[in-house]
Amino acid sequence: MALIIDGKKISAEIKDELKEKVAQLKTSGVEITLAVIQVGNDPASSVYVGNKKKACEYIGIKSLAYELPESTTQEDLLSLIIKLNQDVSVNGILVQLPLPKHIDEDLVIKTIDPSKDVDGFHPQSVGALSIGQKGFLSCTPAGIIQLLKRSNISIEGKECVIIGRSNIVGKPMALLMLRENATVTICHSRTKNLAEVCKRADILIVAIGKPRFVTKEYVKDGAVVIDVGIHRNENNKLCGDVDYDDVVDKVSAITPVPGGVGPMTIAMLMNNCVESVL
Ligand SMILES: Nc1nc(=O)c2c([nH]1)NC[C@@H]1CN(c3ccc(C(=O)N[C@@H](CCC(=O)O)C(=O)O)cc3)C=[N+]21
Repeated sequence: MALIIDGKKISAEIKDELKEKVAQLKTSGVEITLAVIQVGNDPASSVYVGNKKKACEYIGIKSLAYELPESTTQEDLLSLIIKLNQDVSVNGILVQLPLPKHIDEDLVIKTIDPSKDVDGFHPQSVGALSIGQKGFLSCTPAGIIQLLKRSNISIEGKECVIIGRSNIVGKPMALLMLRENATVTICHSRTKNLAEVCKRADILIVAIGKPRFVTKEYVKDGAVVIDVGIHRNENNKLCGDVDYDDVVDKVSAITPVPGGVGPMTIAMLMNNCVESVL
């Protein structure tokens, strides 16, 4: 029987730990404020941003919501970020991605003060991670490490295969697994014999962005499978990048969608907000 890794439960534990820390900080006069900027009203983004606000409320972090119209100019967005950078009462700044096409995402991310980069997307944060220095960690990969550790799944010496090389998941995930002493392989759209490579994995992390792409042909017996994907079908039902029903009997542990990686991303964002004042 496979272990179904309960991201909802583990994220709730982390949020409770953080809630306690935030209460302690409050008694010594420290308050935490997160600014969340959403441009446009993509429904999926609105759900995620809503979940972030709820988590802030639960933990005792003040959240400032900036809901800007789709037509917002790059200049106006950058001015807002600069204003929030200078505002000493703001500890963290999050710009929900993706942004409308007329806005340069890299420039927006680069403009956020690295000391307020609670998403861990700034080149300075990514650079620090790659050379083992202190900095904010990208939330989804950091959440996956927590899922594994809190499920007593050891990482050291394991064969870890990651499908996807994005700046916000695949690449930082590889760096974090390397830091935990795994042997790491990153696969992508030009990888040859993808299924064969994935079958080597003790820990398979899937962030490919295609619904139910990974089937049992990609999975070694007893592997741990982490599903980063999130897709909505016509009936608004959620599924991941992994064909869960197809692989579940073959794995030793697996994350469901929903209730796996998604809630952990938010818990780690909250963790970064707390770290921003420490
Ligand atoms: N600047 C920025 N930072 C992000 O961290 C960021 C982003 N942009 N853009 C989009 C992705 C995606 N992401 C998720 C957050 C929560 C859930 C989540 O709560 N998922 C729930 C279900 C939510 C639902 O009902 O749709 C679950 O999997 O159980 C999912 C995905 C954060 N991202």
